[in-house]
Amino acid sequence: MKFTKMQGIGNDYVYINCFEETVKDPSAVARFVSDRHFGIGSDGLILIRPSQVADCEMDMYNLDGSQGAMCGNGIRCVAKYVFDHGIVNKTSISIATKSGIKYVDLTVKDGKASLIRVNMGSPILQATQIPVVADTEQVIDAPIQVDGQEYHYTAVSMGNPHAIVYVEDTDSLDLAKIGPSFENHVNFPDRINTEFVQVLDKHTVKMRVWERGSGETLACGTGACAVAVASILNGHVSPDTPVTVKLLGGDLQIFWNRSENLVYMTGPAVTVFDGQIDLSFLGE
Ligand SMILES: N[C@@H](CCC[C@H](N)C(=O)O)C(=O)O
Repeated sequence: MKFTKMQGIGNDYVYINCFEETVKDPSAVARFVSDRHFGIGSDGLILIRPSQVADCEMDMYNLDGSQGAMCGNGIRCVAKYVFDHGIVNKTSISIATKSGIKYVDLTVKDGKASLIRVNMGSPILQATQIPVVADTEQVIDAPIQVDGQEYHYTAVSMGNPHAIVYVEDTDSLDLAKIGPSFENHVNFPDRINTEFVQVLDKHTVKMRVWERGSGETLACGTGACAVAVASILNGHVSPDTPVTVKLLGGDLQIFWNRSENLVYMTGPAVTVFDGQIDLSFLGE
């Protein structure tokens, strides 16, 4: 099976062009290819499929084989893939996802897509829709007990669920310990992605993420959008200008247009290498 490894600020996935290839069991393929020792090495698997309703479809799977409804870093790479491979010959592209159709604009350099802006849609703040268990309609700066310690979190869905926790210093966190405790907390019936955020100034925040189904990754695009929304709701950053979100793998620019109630994410997408792998032992 042919594949392409791509990354968006270090959040790396194995991409399979399902205009040409067929994947029978994406969860099993995701678990195998993601393994950094026995597989290709990635945070998960993304299938690029034909779509009846958009220019193409993104179907994403985490490292543990679970399906994600949206992937911010992944969707920039999907847009780059379909443009660079001549599958879609325009710089404004629509991509169907499990959380609806997203619209993407590309900047082209030397014939290849480079900087990519995605209309990520409207943030979801209703606790029942995220979903989080809460006795209020929205969860903004609410207390939560995790591993016997009290934290405060804000809950936002960008098509997938995020808990945003503000901390003094992201560098000193033991994410491998607290990440799984947030992910599997009883308040989060579908598990959750958790962003730990340090506010740097009125326009800039720094974050580390523990992703549902993949563990700590170098970046999360939907997470960065959720962090920008939460940071505005909590009064940490200016609501009128884009927020620079600094992640371990690089920066994303996020703008929540409050009059449209739409979140825009701008960042790069990079092809790492193409390859071919024998997955016949998985029945593929
Ligand atoms: N890394 C992604 C999000 C991937 C899905 C997430 N782990 C989930 O299960 O919701 C991004 O860039 O948004």
